[in-house]
Amino acid sequence: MNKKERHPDHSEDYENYLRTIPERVFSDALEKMYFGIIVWDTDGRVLYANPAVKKYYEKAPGWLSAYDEHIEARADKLPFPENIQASMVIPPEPEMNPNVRLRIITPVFADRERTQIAFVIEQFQENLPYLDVDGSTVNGGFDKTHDTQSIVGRSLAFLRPLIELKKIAVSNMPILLLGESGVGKTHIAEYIHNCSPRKEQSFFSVNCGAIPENLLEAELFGYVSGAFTDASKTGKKGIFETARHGTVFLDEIGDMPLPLQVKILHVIENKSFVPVGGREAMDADVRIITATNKNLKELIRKNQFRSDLYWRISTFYQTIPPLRERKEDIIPLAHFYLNQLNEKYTTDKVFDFSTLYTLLDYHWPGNVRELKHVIERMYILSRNSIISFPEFEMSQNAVGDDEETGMEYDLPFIVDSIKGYLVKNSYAEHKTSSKVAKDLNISQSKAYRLIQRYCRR
Ligand SMILES: Nc1ncnc2c1ncn2[C@@H]1O[C@H](COP(=O)(O)OP(=O)(O)OP(=O)(O)O)[C@@H](O)[C@H]1O
Repeated sequence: MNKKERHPDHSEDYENYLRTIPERVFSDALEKMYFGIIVWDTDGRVLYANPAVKKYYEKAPGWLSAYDEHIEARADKLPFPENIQASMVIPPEPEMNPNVRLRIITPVFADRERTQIAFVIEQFQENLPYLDVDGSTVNGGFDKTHDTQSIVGRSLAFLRPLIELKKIAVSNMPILLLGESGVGKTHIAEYIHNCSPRKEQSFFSVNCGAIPENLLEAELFGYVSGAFTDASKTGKKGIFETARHGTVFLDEIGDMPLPLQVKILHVIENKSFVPVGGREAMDADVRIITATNKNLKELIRKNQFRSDLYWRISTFYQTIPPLRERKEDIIPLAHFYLNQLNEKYTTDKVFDFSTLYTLLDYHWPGNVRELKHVIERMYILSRNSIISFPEFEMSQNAVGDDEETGMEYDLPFIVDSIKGYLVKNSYAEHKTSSKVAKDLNISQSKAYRLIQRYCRR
């Protein structure tokens, strides 16, 4: 923005605040924005169009030339400047991509009296595909609550598979979810269950890789009285029995031991199973959803996964893309988690701009799980209501190697990092242990110890 001019609608304070934001933030925000924006001058000429605009023009072979023609053809049709005094919503023109729902024209005035228009902004409102599926008009993204569950996403790369999954949710067909750890496979499996006719029944999630083989078998299929030493006298119901009419989600199916793979195949093919130590088959009226971050075809080649089971579970499969391939979801997810924390602790913390840029630039190897944990850590680490870049850096230090795996973070380590951060900052500012003690509201001896520990190593 121009640093000298004062916008007629802005207070001085707000103007000063805007000056603190680097100009690059504005231009990059427009350039990287998912939705298209065109800025016109008052003669109907284009001053600026962001790259997203190109997807709105159907006829565009090379979008710029088609776009130029388009502008020429309609420049005099636009009622600049007299008739635009307020924002106008107008329907898209026939040559536009059918995904365009509305065009919103907003004048920006050069004077307080609103007699002189400086320029006009045209925004495109898209018909996002999920709107077709839901028949509803959720504005700008997917944020649906199913009781306790919210699915947040805005990118087409995320919404497309979700829409397909929602369509298939009504059937009983097995579904295989593929994707890296932390992309949201379990979350989506629950979403499928919540969209299915089984939603009033239970949803069970089992991590096939985390439980030893014999325990997993008993957990899934149950056992009859006296099935093995230490078995309960009354036997035990397994998940396939308890989840009757519901959904069973088998996470990390690639880690399922081969003998159990046979039993799962039997459940899918015959809708029945035999508990451990039992003779009689029991009905298995469950919907099975599976997930893995492994390459199952590779496992088949290595004889670690049965191909007949693979074909059964993968009749319908969807890959959930990693977060780095759907950057449009990063900011909505970050705000979603920050809002949750603000509500929980009745605070109103916000991100500053540089933090949002850092979040967008980061490659998120641990995907949404990592993002969620980073936001939690940044929230804890921020000392005032603005969450800024140092908190991101610290949250990264606090997690260490876990970032690579997207594993849960280590709470004592984070507490220690927070202490270290506070002490280092305070000592850098105040230089003496007595002042640090006052600043952090601790005794001087404690301040001295902490300075020795965190600042002198
Ligand atoms: N679209 C989303 N909206 C809101 N929260 C999400 C979304 N996707 C994932 N999450 C959250 O991110 C975390 C990780 O997701 P989830 O456990 O479903 O990943 P996963 O792919 O099953 O991981 P793994 O392969 O390690 O089991 C969870 O806390 C989940 O609630």
